[in-house]
Amino acid sequence: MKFFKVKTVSESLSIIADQFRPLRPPVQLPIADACGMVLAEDIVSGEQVPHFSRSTVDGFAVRARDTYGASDSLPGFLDITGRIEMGKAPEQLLKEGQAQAIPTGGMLPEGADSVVMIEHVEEIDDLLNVYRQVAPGENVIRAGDDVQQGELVMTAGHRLRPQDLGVLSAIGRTEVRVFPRPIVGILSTGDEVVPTDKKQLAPGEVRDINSVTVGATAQQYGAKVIQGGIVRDDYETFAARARQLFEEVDFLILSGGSSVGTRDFTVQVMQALGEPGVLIHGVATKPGKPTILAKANGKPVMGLPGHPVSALIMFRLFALPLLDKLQGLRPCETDTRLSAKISRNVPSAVGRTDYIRVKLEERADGLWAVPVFGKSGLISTLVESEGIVEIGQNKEGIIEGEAVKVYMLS
Ligand SMILES: Nc1nc2c(c(=O)[nH]1)N[C@H]1C(S)=C(S)[C@@H](COP(=O)(O)OP(=O)(O)OC[C@H]3O[C@@H](n4cnc5c(N)ncnc54)[C@H](O)[C@@H]3O)O[C@H]1N2
Ligand code: MOO
Repeated sequence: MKFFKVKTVSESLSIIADQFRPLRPPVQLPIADACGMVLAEDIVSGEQVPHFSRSTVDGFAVRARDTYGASDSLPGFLDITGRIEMGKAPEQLLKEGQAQAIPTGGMLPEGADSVVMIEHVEEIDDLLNVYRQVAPGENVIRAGDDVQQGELVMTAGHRLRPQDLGVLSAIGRTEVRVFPRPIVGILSTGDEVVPTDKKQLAPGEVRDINSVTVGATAQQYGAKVIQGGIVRDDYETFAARARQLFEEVDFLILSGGSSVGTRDFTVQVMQALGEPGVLIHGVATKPGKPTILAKANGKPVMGLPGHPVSALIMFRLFALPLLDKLQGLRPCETDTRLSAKISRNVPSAVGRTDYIRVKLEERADGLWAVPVFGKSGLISTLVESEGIVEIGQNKEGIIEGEAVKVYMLS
């Protein structure tokens, strides 16, 4: 088999950005089921939140100017004319020289513009001694302070977080239109790869790591996962199982058999799934060079290298942006990098992007990224690591103390 012509990371990422989009139409879901999903509509509030001005403390609703100059030695005197109840509109408006008792969250009476805290007053029958002056708006949330009527609160392409659901609830939105979760299918290949539950391994066998790591990551990033199991290195069986799973999913992942060995059928299987076929066969990275990406009838198909560290790093690098595209997510929402300094020199080759596993150390002078070295077949090196540092293809390496960005491994 002829050796592949590799693409750079940025070429590969632009292919992903250009070639793929959401495959299925948006669905309407109750907000409680929408956390982690991507909005397919802009959200404009039909109401103001809160819809009434309310107190943020227990105290007395007043007109701020009636308290001016009040102090411990020279208290102001106001008439207590009412007591506001929680969840009810005040019965009377507030006039000059008056105060009304108000609980935290209570509705401000018309005429009042601020609240004096209970700690700063003394009640003597219907007379209130005020020992502290307040400014207009003090201890008050005004109607519409949180959300204005007609305000654009979120736009399509945003992944819903718990706080976003909070705003939707506050404005009375019970349902939202979101992109359906993409369905990712995973098929592992290799005569030596056996299921996790095999107790006694025969010589040469390894338990399947990639289906588990890739499946869990896909789920973390909003996908539903169908595990296709393990297929042997036999073209007919592999092609048939891949075709079957491909029909059920939006995105097919094939693990292993992506390199150039004579029994590595992945690229042929991918090519046979549909047009236009293989877009990327090999990327200029270390690890992960034998990564393949195809497009078949609009759906992505990715061939990951068998070595578990390479498979997971390549999945994160290319399949996560792809999953984002399939969910309609805006690109800027995926960046979760931390700044740190590298703890030692790390050499690299020009023309290739290197991905270095690192753990983080908080030192007196800031955050340091400490490289975790080891072959890409050693999954435990990723357990030890907190993130990945990229060494760009134009660099010969990074020097101790150099500022780096760390892509966090969640
Ligand atoms: N002559 C060359 N040989 C290799 C090259 C090369 O450029 N020239 N590239 C190497 C690199 S880099 C990688 S990465 C691997 C990728 O090979 P494949 O994608 O074909 O993967 P396999 O050969 O099937 O497996 C590699 C390794 O990983 C183990 N493996 C496979 N699947 C799993 C799994 N699901 N869970 C756990 N471990 C798995 C497998 O047993 C092998 O040990 O090719 C190099 N060779
Ligand atoms: O590039 Mo391979 O993916 O080192 O193990």
